[in-house]
Amino acid sequence: MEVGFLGLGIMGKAMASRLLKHGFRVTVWNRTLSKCEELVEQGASIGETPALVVKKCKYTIAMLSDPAAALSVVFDKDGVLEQISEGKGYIDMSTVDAETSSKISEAIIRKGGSFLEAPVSGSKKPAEDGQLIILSAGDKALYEVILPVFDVLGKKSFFLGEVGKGARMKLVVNMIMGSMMNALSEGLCLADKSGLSPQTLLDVLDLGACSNPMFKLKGPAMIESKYPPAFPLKHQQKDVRLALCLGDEHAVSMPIAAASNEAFKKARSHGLGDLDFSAVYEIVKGTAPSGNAA
Ligand SMILES: NC(=O)C1=CN([C@@H]2O[C@H](COP(=O)(O)OP(=O)(O)OC[C@H]3O[C@@H](n4cnc5c(N)ncnc54)[C@H](OP(=O)(O)O)[C@@H]3O)[C@@H](O)[C@H]2O)C=CC1
Ligand SMILES: O=CC(=O)O
Repeated sequence: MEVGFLGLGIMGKAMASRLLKHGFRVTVWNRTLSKCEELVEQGASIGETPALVVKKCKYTIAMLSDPAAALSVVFDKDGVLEQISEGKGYIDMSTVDAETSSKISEAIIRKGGSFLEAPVSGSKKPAEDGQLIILSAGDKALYEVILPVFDVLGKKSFFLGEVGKGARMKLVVNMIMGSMMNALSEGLCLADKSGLSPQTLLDVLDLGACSNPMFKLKGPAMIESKYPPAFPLKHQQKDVRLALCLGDEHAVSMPIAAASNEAFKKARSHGLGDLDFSAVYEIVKGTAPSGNAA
């Protein structure tokens, strides 16, 4: 199967690379075209624009930073919409809100194409290892056709129904994740300030009901103030912000998520947006350097 891939950031690069390793023919595009080179070395072809990728491939996947990027790649000049047509499928795996996803879906369908939203849970390492959790919704027939691709990228694929349900599920999950990261940061800080070992706290947490892979993976690096970006903080803040908008729409009060959003926003204002989202710990500790927003 020939697949197009738009967006070679942390996630897109790992996912496109995995498809190549598993025998798919992949045509890639990235806004910063030089980032395609590494994939070309692995056997990918380059499409000069999103439109040219869609022209060449029956199925095109996108993995872009946010709603603005997802819309731009579809609607702008040389975008997906210029070449999408009957028989072609577009699968957007970016984390966006349901409204963005619906706009894209409606435009693709108007041109005769089919659309699936398929945001993922899981980060850089799960993307490299094909262990993502895929939260798809939209065209069921396209879901069934693209399953061999999802089987290479993920450990489990869900089909959740009409467009918007995948986007909303992803935002709810990431809202919870953001609150958990803030809770861990406060716990590590409180342990330290009150004369306890943060590492012993991690050991205790890992043995009890709060044990989870995120604390286990991120905790030790946080203690060392190391935040190599797997999930950039600016994207985590975008997700909490979009989840809070969803809460507004449905009149769901979410004071914990709102507080976590404030901490992530503050981290961005200190220039920590491109670090891993665990860098919010620097804000909780009060040790963040001053910097420019990312
Ligand atoms: N990293 C993670 O752990 C996870 C991320 N996600 C979600 O996946 C998506 C991608 O994340 P990730 O790979 O980490 O992000 P990165 O920031 O590493 O990559 C973002 C990608 O979007 C592109 N992009 C940004 N703005 C535009 C634009 N206006 N037009 C065209 N392309 C644009 C970038 O291009 P360029 O290279 O030119 O900047 C790059 O290819 C996000 O929605 C994120 O929330 C989901 C699960 C896990
Ligand atoms: O969206 C981020 C993730 O880890 O999932």
